[in-house]
Amino acid sequence: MTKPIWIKHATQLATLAGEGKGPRSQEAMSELGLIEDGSLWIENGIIQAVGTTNELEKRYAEKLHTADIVEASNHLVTPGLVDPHTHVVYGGSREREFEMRLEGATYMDIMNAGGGIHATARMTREAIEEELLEQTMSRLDSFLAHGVTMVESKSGYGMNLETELKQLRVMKELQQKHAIDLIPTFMGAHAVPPEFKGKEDEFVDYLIDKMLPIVAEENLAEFNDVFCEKGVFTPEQSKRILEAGKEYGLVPKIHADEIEPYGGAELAAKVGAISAEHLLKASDEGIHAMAKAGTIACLLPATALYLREEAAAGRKMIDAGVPVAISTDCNPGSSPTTSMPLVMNLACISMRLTPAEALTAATYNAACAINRQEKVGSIEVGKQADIVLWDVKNYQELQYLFGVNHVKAVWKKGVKVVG
Ligand SMILES: N=CN[C@@H](CCC(=O)O)C(=O)O
Ligand SMILES: [Zn+2]
Repeated sequence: MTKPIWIKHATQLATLAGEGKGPRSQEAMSELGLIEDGSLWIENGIIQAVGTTNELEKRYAEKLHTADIVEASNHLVTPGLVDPHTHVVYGGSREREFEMRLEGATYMDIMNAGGGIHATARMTREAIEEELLEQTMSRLDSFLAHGVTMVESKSGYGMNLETELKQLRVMKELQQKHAIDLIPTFMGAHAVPPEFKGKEDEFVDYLIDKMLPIVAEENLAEFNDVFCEKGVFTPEQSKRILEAGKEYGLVPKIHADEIEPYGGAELAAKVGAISAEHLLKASDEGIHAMAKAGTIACLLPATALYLREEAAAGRKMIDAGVPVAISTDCNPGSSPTTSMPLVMNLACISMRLTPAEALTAATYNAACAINRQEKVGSIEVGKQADIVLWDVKNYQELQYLFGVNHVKAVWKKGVKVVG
């Protein structure tokens, strides 16, 4: 039996507690459930009580001496950050492409010449499971150090059965080996592999007939994602793949309208995707369709910055009623970062989210984008004790002092893993 943990005198405790079970939109994204001089009690990895220090002191008067006490004055306490969109399991590295883009090549130029996703696919096909495991472990350590306690993870650097399964099995193993919760997504439709060049529809058939059934049978993924983009998968092909995944219980997600407007946001609403990702070039019709369907916009401002593109219209989407989540998009090409705090800063600076909206987008709404809002994303009684102690006094300061890691300590399921 581990000792209870009592975090007390937090200058500000942002609980993110709120009404309802779905993602938050519009004004609800600004309601952080703030408690001044806040306090929480953790036992057996679960949050048992939340309130002011005074309230919890009285309530636990008889047990206070049994607890590990964390003095949080002059600090902010929040739920663990959730990253709902990553490609964190991969082999190799692509720093040369960074230089090529600075010299003028575009993301699609590089990919069409056999680099980009194809380059990582070659290196991931070659890597043995142990290498992938080890490299991903160190990325997950870095996520944890930045206050991230749950990470969605996509396959998609195999685009053949063997390597897709290898990536997904590595994710499964990491769930046992690393403190971070990893939520797996199948993304066999990340690009058309060279062996199917010119035979795109045959690749879609192969994915549907040969890959999906095994991924489902081995219970290796919860979501099914597609790169719906001009020159990659058309909306029609994407729809086929996502509808087929639904037959196996895989929830659709879509990389939509990243490089060009292509009807991806509209498709996300139509197929009942839980989220649409990127959306830099989403149309007004697409944004309204998403608002109507309740599709979460998972926005990736670090990717836009890294590709030197204008960020998605986050402000406009929130005003239109779309629930917004944010993510690092951690991948070796367009966003090699694990810093969700930086992504929150960028959400404010380049997408004009308010600091409160950015925090909601990185916690509660991010949890909704991977169906985990009943477990994490807010500090409420009965939820998993994934908690971050920040060396700032309030949530505004967290966004204001940008590009710096303010994490002082992190608890994962009630166990201190950082600090
Ligand atoms: N845009 C498509 N897929 C990834 C990038 C993958 C890569 O470049 O390796 C993304 O979400 O940014
Ligand atoms: Zn992605």
